[in-house]
Amino acid sequence: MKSLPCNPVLESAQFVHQHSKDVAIDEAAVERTAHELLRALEEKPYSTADWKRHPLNPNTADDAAIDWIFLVDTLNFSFWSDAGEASPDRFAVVLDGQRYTGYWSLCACINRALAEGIPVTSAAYYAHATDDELRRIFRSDARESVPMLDERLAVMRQTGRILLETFGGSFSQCIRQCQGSALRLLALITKQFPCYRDEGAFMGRTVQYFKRAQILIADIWACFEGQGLGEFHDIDQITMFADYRVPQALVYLNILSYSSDLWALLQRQQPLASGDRLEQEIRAVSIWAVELLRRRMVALRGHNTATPAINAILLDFYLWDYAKTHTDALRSVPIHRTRSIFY
Ligand SMILES: Nc1nc2c(c(CN[C@H]3C=C[C@H](O)[C@@H]3O)cn2[C@@H]2O[C@H](COP(=O)(O)O)[C@@H](O)[C@H]2O)c(=O)[nH]1
Repeated sequence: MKSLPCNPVLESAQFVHQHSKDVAIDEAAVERTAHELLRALEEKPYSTADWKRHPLNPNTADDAAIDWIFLVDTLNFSFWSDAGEASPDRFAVVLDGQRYTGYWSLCACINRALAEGIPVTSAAYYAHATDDELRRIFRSDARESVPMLDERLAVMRQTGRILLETFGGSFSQCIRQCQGSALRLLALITKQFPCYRDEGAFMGRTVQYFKRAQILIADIWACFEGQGLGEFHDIDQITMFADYRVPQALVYLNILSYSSDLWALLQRQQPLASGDRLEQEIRAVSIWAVELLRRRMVALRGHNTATPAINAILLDFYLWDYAKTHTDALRSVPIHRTRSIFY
């Protein structure tokens, strides 16, 4: 089956990068990081097999895992805390004696509900559960509540009902309709599920980011290790996922540079509205920077099978995990603070 021509997210990223005023890419740092990452990947290969090693991720590749991934990526947004990254008050979930914050606190909420016998990953449940039932799933083990709780309930209901009414209640059916094409699945997700339609208006053009739609595809591909329902012949067309964590790592690695005005704004923790030009430049130029890094690493790797195959997904997962395991080092780089259901 012919795949779609190209990923609209990559075209959008290139367009915004061409007109970006406050965010730039340092080509020398891209070159340096390409070499460094290739060496790191030769020493410690990073592949889809790493996905199931995260303790909170499913460790099976079946329909239950698909349902889990679909619900988590429907809710995979806005975990940064008003109280501050290091605040003891920030939203947290304790599960099996471990305290989770950020993205992992979401996974802990879902796994805690499942452990309590609540079928939370079933669309038949979350499309019709009461406010009290859903609020209890996100209860906090700290002073702060989960950010954007009302929006989370709304997207669960909206998405659950669409899945029930149009796709028989399972995201596996959406995957099966796309003949193994990631770009067809990306188009289906962003057409059928409004909360995944992550777009912006930039210089009179509609630009696509599609962060949660792309990471949904990536998580399924990684969980299934590219087999069965996770097999996509065009998976390498998926781009980096424009969140608020990977840009922080890219700035730390000097690949991204911010204007002094933007740097000052972020350092005083000034919020950026969703759709603000600065927010879009950070997100889009991050996507383009990872694309340049990917192209360079693919070229340098050549046909050397000693390093695993490179694509934007694995680079993104690697950079995100790097940011999460180097929080002290990255503390000098401020994240941008945008409340959004898109990332
Ligand atoms: N670009 C990118 N963004 C990602 C992820 C993930 C989770 N993926 C992991 C799970 C399996 C894979 O192997 C990955 O290790 C979450 N996020 C975003 O980060 C933000 C949360 O940050 P913090 O508040 O610090 O936890 C929020 O916008 C969330 O949407 C990723 O991988 N890439």
